[in-house]
Amino acid sequence: PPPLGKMAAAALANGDVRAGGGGAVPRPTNPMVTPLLTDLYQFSMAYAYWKAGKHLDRAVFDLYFRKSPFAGEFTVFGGLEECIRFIANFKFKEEEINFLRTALPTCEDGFFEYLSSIDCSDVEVYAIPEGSAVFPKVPLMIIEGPVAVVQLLETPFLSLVNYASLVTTNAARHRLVAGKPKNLLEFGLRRAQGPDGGISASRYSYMGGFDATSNVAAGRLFGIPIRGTHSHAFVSSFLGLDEIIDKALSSSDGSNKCEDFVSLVENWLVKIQGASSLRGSFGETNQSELAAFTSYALAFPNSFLALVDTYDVMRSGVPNFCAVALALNDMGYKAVGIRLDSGDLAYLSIETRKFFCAIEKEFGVVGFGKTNITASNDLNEETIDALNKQGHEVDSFGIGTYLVTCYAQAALGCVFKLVEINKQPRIKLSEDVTKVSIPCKKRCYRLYGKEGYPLVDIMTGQDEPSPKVGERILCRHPFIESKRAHVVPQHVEELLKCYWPGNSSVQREELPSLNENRSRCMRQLERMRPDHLRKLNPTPYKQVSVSAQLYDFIHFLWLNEAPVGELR
Ligand SMILES: Nc1ncnc2c1ncn2[C@@H]1O[C@H](COP(=O)(O)OP(=O)(O)OP(=O)(O)O)[C@@H](O)[C@H]1O
Ligand SMILES: O=P(O)(O)OC[C@H]1O[C@H](OP(=O)(O)OP(=O)(O)O)[C@H](O)[C@@H]1O
Ligand SMILES: O=C(O)c1cccnc1
Ligand SMILES: [Mg+2]
Repeated sequence: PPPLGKMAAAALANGDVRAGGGGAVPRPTNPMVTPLLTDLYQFSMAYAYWKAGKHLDRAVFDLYFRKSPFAGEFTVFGGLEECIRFIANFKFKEEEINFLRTALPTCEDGFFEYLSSIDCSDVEVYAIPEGSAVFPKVPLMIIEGPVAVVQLLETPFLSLVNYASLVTTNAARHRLVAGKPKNLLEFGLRRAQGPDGGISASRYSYMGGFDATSNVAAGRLFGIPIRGTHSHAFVSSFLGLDEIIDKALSSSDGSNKCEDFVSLVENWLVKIQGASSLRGSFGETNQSELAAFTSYALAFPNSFLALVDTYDVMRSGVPNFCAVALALNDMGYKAVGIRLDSGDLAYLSIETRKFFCAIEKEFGVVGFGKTNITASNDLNEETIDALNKQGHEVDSFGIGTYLVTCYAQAALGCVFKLVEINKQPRIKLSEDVTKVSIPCKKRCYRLYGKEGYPLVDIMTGQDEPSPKVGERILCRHPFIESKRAHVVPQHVEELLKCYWPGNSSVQREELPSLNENRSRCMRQLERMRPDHLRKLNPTPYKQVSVSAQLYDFIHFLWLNEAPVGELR
């Protein structure tokens, strides 16, 4: 058998696996992902295939989408690992078969015996690596196997790929607009479409380029860094400084102890109030907020970060934060920063930065001016873009609702279409030419140009020779006769790899780790021509091409299948 992936080996050590057809792969992350997680019509078709004696016919399906989301010109592919986990563990339980008997009462017993016997050991799955930049009409996955079995996979595969790819793409778009140096935190669990939406959002946002999540379960499941601040409730729960009982704080190196850290904070607040460069910018600050910050610093002296907008950012939150941060500094600790969660984030971040720089200068605390400013509150691509245009001083963005709900586009329309059965290519015709499926089991390549950018993706028949570096190849639009170009690739990348070989002798590709997928996503987007990635009116990546041979075949089949009209 092929070598186990790192992930599979780790899961084996946890005892969390079943043997699949060609190695061991962990179960799907979500236990709701079972063979019943499909549409009824898949079972209805499976029965009708079985009844017709066609269930073992060897079918090939393509999984692809027709248009990139968010009015963009790129998509990032996510969800592959979960598809492989699903088929590796695909087996009906007795209770599931019993339920199906009640759901399909007219089906013969033999069908349920057949269902009890199936797994995916004779299914083959070829896919583009997870985290890759992908484009319309190119199969993200090619699934080959007995038609009845592969039919049952349609809905779960689409369910595992559609949202995963959509939210990965959304995250990647937020990364592109925020810029590489910014820290992006996913805060969406409370607003996501239920627990599975939340977990998936955290996982795929990380893959798309976020740095961390507030979702603790996702941190445990996937090893994503977990980060967070505190909420307004913590600030408003304090009434005053006399609530703080244990006021002592040891210095960071343990060499001395301050018995009354509260007084140290109060002294600093007086000094800040008297500072010449800050004079007049604020008067009395809110003392219950000061109590909350002081308490939080006593709990987390090494990682103090305060939410400063509960009462008044510039007149209370920021000065109070600075008093606590300077007291911590006396004790050898470096405060992390503040979070802004309302108001004009551009203006407030700039004013806060000025305040921090004034403190650095006034009190000679080196580096204080660079204290972190985190912003949150209904952020999305547009607001971050607006902040960039206005100028701002935000270092980290906490993003929830718009990211995880994919507010700007509800779904990615991935589809699953039959392209070949028993080696016979099949086509699905449509009045709308963009919906005509591209027949045949295909191979797909990305051709790169002189400047290192990808130029075009091309599909060929399975048995055609692959495009070669330095050799001219004709790339044809699949449907428009006049659209064609010669390409001399400087680099050729075969897009689909075998992730589940079934009974074939092809070597199985290892499933990379989440971090590897994340790096792939970043690398691939860095390699794209920037005008394909820009937000406003991006240049479309060239529509996927087909080889001359595949072009001829598509049109032969099209004419063959389309009835000739008759005018009377
Ligand atoms: N400088 C800015 N430019 C553009 N959009 C901004 C800017 N600052 C903040 N925003 C966005 O404007 C919206 C402001 O939200 P909203 O009108 O609810 O006000 P708020 O500041 O949250 O007030 P509240 O105190 O009621 O919470 C948010 O989506 C926020 O991300
Ligand atoms: O704004 P999002 O992008 O969804 O990011 C997550 C939000 O969740 C928290 O708000 P909370 O649940 O306390 O509610 P509120 O800010 O709406 O009052 C946090 O303060 C953010 O504002
Ligand atoms: O840690 C935070 O600041 C946080 C977490 C979730 C949602 N909003 C904020
Ligand atoms: Mg909010």
